[in-house]
Amino acid sequence: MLVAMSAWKDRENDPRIEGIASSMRVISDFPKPGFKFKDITTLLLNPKAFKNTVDLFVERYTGKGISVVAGVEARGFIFGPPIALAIGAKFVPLRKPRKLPGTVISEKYVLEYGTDCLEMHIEAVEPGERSLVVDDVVATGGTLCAAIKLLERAGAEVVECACVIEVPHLKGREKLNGKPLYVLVETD
Ligand SMILES: O=P(O)(O)OC[C@H]1O[C@H](OP(=O)(O)OP(=O)(O)O)[C@H](O)[C@@H]1O
Ligand SMILES: Nc1ncnc2[nH]cnc12
Repeated sequence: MLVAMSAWKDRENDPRIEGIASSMRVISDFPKPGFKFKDITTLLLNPKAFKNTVDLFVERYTGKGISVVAGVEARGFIFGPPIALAIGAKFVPLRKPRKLPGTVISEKYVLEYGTDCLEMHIEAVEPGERSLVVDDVVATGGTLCAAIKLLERAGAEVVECACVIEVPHLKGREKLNGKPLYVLVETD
């Protein structure tokens, strides 16, 4: 069954948020029974809503001295690169294991439906660079926590994490050790 998603809060009181929220959907019992999967692919079918999503992040991060946008595989690869290009930052892919050919550092993590691991090319960032982590959804926060650890191990400063959707009842925000998290839409 498909259920329309709605924005619970409109932090910025921006009319674009409602269009973004209503262009996404929730799919019950995917990928396993009992889960409510937040599907951003329908947002990508709506060029206006997709552009508004990228624009909201670009407006927030332009002029903040951010030189690294790190995107989490796979869906952080959709939102991260257009944000990086627009703010004049490099894009660093944080990939699942054994996908990157160079020297990597790795972080294992636990998520809603299992365990996984993220890897980053160690030479992709310079110590002291200001970075932003981008993904589509924050659920338990395990993925973002691993991403932050990778960047900090490489000496970068993580300024903020940015996601399109937060699932507040899973309390992912609490896993980030106080690191700021900016989201456009909250939904259970
Ligand atoms: O906050 P968490 O509980 O860590 O969950 C959030 C992560 O889960 C999803 O990715 P997934 O691991 O399903 O990988 P995929 O994008 O490759 O399908 C989502 O895109 C986030 O990266
Ligand atoms: N409920 C959910 N929907 C989409 N992506 C997710 N990643 C972790 N939990 C998720």
